[in-house]
Amino acid sequence: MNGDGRLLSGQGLLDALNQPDRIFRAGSWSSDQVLGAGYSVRLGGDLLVIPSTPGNARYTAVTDGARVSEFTLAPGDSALISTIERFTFDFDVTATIGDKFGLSARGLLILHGSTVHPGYGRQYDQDTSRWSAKSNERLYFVVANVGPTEIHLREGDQIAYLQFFAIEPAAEPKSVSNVGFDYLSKLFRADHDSEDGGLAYFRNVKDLRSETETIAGDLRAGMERLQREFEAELSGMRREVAEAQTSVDRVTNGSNTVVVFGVFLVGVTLLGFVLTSIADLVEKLPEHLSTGRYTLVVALAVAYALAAVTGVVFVAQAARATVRGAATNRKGKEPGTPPG
Ligand SMILES: O=c1ccn([C@H]2C[C@H](O)[C@@H](COP(=O)(O)OP(=O)(O)OP(=O)(O)O)O2)c(=O)[nH]1
Repeated sequence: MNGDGRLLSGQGLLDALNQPDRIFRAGSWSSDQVLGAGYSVRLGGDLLVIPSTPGNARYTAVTDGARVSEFTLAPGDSALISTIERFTFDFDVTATIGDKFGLSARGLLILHGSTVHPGYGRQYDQDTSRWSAKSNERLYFVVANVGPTEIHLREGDQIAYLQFFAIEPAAEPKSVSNVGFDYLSKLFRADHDSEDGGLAYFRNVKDLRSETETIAGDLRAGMERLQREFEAELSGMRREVAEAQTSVDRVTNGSNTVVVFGVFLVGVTLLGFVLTSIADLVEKLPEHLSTGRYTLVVALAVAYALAAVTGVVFVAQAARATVRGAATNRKGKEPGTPPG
């Protein structure tokens, strides 16, 4: 292979993959994962840090040798994942790392670096002064469910796409470190039994959302309670106003009746007094009073009596109308009675 920066593809890629410890440790890769000019690395069942239960911010580390064949990420959950493939890159090969859109389309955000460096998965032996393959060097990714629904991930799922390039090796090979599973386990706080693991931003957004929903629910319940109390208060006030109005009407009617009765009494008394006076006057009239004058006096008395009786009748009718009007008003003001 000449190191001209050529993208490995087709038979050249298969040949490179098939060379023992040139790219992957033997037995850790599958030719089924070769697609176009690249290779899809798969989700491993160990070296993971995943939520203890979906939606929970407690994280569990699945160490080398343990195995989890599938797990679920609730919206807002994150995880550290590793590949099934074990890496041991020769110094004349490198690879670029790309996302799998199928995962992105499910709402899975993959945080990854850009490159697998030449010599990744190789170690220098001081005693023999030779480079040898590490037994279990994986690629690690940080993933977060930023979608609206749960995402189920299974061992063997394709998680990233690598494209390999044949390159000129560096004059002096260097060992390539990885931040490592232990460091990332600490980052995810899998070593703490506390509910503050995972990627803080997504956890905070998730917590914020659930807090906001709780507060919004409390506010809604509070508003509904206030509205109910306000309506109860309002109808109580309406009832009290109606009762007060009824009392006022009753007092007004009572006083009206008393006034009308008083006027009636005064009228009747006056009428009696005037009639008695007229009768006395008639008795005292001289006998020789002319028939014409006598008739005039009687006519005046009769006219006065008629006018007085008519007045009393008018007053009585006015009193009746007042009492009826008050009763109608009272009915109209009772709560629940439609206006007009
Ligand atoms: O998403 C990635 C990207 C890279 N690697 C591996 C392969 C790579 O060769 C090595 C170092 O990658 P990178 O140089 O991107 O990481 P770094 O933390 O910047 O390394 P350093 O600080 O040693 O330069 O880690 C991963 O495991 N995951």
